[in-house]
Amino acid sequence: MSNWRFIQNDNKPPIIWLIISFLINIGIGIIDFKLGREFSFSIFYLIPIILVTLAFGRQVGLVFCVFATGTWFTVDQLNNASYSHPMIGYWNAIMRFGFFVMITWLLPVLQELEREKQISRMDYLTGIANRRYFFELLQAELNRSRRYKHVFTIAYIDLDGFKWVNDQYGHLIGDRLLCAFVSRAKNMLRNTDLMARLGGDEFILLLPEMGQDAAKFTVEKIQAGLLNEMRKNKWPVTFSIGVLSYQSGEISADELVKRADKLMYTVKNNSKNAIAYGVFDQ
Ligand SMILES: Nc1nc2c(ncn2[C@@H]2O[C@H](COP(=O)(O)OP(=O)(O)OP(=O)(O)O)[C@@H](O)[C@H]2O)c(=O)[nH]1
Repeated sequence: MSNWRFIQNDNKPPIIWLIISFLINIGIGIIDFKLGREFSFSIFYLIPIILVTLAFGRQVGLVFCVFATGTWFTVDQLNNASYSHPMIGYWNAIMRFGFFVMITWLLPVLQELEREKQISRMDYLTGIANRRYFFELLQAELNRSRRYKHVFTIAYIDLDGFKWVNDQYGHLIGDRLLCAFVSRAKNMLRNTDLMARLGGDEFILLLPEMGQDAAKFTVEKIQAGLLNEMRKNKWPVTFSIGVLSYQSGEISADELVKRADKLMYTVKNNSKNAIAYGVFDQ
């Protein structure tokens, strides 16, 4: 599930990165000096600047802009730069500094945009895909399956008795239950499967390349694992599951999910804690 897993890494990068980046800057300066004046090499000074900006942020990036410009200017002078006007060397250094600063300024903006994009696709509590992102991915899977005549399965899972846990033990325990549920389910899925939260205590699995027979085996295994997780924590929660396998034909992602939801409700309205299966094949 690597492409759908949202990783938030709050670890501070080790200080050794600063030293390495500084040494890279010096190394680039030495190569630049050896190559002489005729080879333009200044773009490579961006390497340590980008590294430290991504790792430590804009302020450290700006310090490295000064290092890089200073190194470039020194190399330029050591290479006996002779310009038609003595100020041209300084002007070139200022231009390079401006270019480095622009990159240092832009990188965190791009990082922030990427982070916001990830957040808009993820469920705040469990970290898995949210409803909106799930529908995007399901539509893509549907297009792919129609085009290449592949099968896939979706499993709509609704928790039974979740409200009781909330009422009895409080929302914090309810949240913990939801996280334990997601973590256990994810451990039983393949890398290529997707798990998403549709809202509240409703979740959905997308199992690509899985027809009805294989889905039966897999979903039963997942259900058993999840029930085991609930028992282990003494939470009286079970699962009503609607499993719909797509074989072929025209249908929208929305309609597919509606049908899986309907299957789930046939279970909910009867015994609960069971699985209902269906196939879409036209
Ligand atoms: N702790 C917690 N509770 C939530 C969250 N989102 C929704 N809920 C609660 O989940 C419960 C869902 O209600 P129901 O589906 O009726 O509860 P249920 O007991 O599972 O009902 P059945 O599906 O009929 O068995 C409600 O009490 C919501 O307040 C959340 O993020 N955290």
